[in-house]
Amino acid sequence: MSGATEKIKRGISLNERKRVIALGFFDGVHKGHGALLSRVRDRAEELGAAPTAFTFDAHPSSRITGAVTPLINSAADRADLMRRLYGIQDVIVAHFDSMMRMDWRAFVAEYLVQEHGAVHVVAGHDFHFGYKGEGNPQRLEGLCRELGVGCDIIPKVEREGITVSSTYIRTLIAQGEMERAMEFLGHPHVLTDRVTHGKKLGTTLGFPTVNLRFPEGVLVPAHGVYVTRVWFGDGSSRPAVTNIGVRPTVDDGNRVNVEGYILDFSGDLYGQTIRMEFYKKLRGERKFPSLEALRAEVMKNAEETRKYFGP
Ligand SMILES: Cc1cc2nc3c(=O)[nH]c(=O)nc-3n(C[C@H](O)[C@H](O)[C@H](O)COP(=O)(O)O)c2cc1C
Ligand SMILES: Nc1ncnc2c1ncn2[C@@H]1O[C@H](COP(=O)(O)OP(=O)(O)O)[C@@H](O)[C@H]1O
Repeated sequence: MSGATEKIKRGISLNERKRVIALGFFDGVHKGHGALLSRVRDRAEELGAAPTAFTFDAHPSSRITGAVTPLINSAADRADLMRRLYGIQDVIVAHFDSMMRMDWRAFVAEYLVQEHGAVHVVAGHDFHFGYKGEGNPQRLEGLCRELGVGCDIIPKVEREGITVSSTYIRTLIAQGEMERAMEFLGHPHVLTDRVTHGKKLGTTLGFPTVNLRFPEGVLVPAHGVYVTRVWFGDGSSRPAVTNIGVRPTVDDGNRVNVEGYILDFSGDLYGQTIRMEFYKKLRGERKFPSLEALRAEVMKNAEETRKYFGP
């Protein structure tokens, strides 16, 4: 077995289960990914296998071109979306640099089939893999046939004549166009994080806020105020109105804060992990002449948020 394969083996848990494996990076877990992941779930049910996704620890384009691509989601949010929305049980996270050095045939026959028990694989129409990207959908289908492994290649998904893609959705999120992003994602944009301590001004001002952070490498949406919903560990949720930005009224720094005022809620959330969903941008971030003016505007935004979700 190649050195690269050995290295990858150590990073993941191996077991004897039969698997149907989706191949891709899946940033955003958008509707195009959904077509592929739904097929995995259906095939897994037919074959009595575990629905699984294979992904990399680093984004392929950032490794190939050297340009850093800010991602839609953290790896943990990606895995969580795949599980919640499409029933993917296990996510295999492989080391991208090692994968780049592996022969495409070895990737399929040794890595996916022998090591991970693949009985069926599902890939997108443009999936390239292995050394120099020599593996492609046509070669994958041919080799799977030889090995007696099932293979589906999923055509691209379009909406309004636009290909659903992570690249397009990144531009929408960067511009704060959350409603349109939701149409292409098939779900609201999410951020999961642990609640940390802030400056404690919120409670004094009459609107306590949970403080979250976009992890390094994850795209920061356009600064401004958003209609959001916060999900707690027990599966319950509440509307919240959230600012993303540098808070020019109270702060001169350039650290980006994510602060949500949860409607009709009181309680201590410090240290808890919550998931925030972004629905709509209400306004840009502004420097207010006084804290009272800021407070009045936040209360107005809270009412707009309440209306958005209806009675
Ligand atoms: C819905 C909402 C909108 C906000 N809008 C602005 C804004 O436009 N400009 C600004 O400087 N700060 C804004 N803030 C940030 C507040 O200044 C900040 O939440 C408050 O000072 C509390 O800070 P703390 O959590 O560190 O105690 C907003 C906060 C919320 C919750
Ligand atoms: N309605 C609410 N929305 C957000 N956080 C709340 C709410 N009620 C209570 N909290 C708690 O209050 C904390 C925020 O208080 P705040 O005075 O803004 O302090 P901080 O500056 O540390 O965020 C939150 O982390 C949470 O534990």
